[in-house]
Amino acid sequence: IVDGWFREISPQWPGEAMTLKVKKILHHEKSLFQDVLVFESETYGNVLVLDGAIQVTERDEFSYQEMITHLPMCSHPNPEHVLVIGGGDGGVIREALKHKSVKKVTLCDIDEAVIRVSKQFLPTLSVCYDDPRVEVFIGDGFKFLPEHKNEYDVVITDSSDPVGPAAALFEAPYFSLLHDALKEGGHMSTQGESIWLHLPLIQELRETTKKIFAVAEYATSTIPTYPSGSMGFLVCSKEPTRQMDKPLREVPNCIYYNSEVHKAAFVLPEFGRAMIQEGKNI
Ligand SMILES: NCCCCCc1nc2ccccc2[nH]1
Repeated sequence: IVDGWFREISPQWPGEAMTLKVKKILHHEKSLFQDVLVFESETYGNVLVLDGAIQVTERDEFSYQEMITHLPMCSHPNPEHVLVIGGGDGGVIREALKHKSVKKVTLCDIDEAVIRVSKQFLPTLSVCYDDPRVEVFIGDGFKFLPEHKNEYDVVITDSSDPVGPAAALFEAPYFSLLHDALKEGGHMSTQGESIWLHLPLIQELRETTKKIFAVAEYATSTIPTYPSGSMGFLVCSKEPTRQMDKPLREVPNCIYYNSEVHKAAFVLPEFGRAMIQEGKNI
């Protein structure tokens, strides 16, 4: 933090950096896995930063949490058991519980510090941890998944970036484990980075997931405080007839997501479509 501004400088997005004006540093620690920083910003509420990368801000988190959750959930006819890998802030849990069919949400995050800090400084995200339908495991999704085969209707991988603790969550072995943890007709979504910054990675992710799932599509959303202002998601299904851009129902009490936004999210600008949907190298 320099002269009162936090700058999100990273080799993942060279030559550019989101900056947020800092009102007050609320917490800073080194957990077992990463550097954990929370600060109160002037205009985006409280901000959670892991290893120098912005993970959530109170002002715009709803965009990301609603899209990563409702894109797979609204593609599934009757999601009852939901698994969240990562997402220790709790935002995905809050969104998943908006679906009346949900009986149980399990969260598995490797770092207890993220959950602890979110409960303390991000009350609007961690609001549902006390819900009786929610259970929490602290541990590596890689170990958790093989012990829970054929258990979930929806799995949401709310990971940080593919450097550090979350790197393995962007590779083929993980997606195979995830596939086997899903019940028949299961759906999943992942934090899929931005077409402005990670297009080769996204093309590879889609190639990989297309080999493992019957349907694998990439969708986008806008979110001011993530690099490039956009964030994408791989949304996959075991159901071969599923048209991912045809939501099966509405979700009440959303601020970003609705059925039209759901359909539009899968429409990509030409440079993204050509590379991701046709595998072209443009
Ligand atoms: N550079 C984009 C980062 C996207 C991060 C998404 C995200 N936000 C999170 C909050 C807590 C735990 C895991 C998380 N994953």
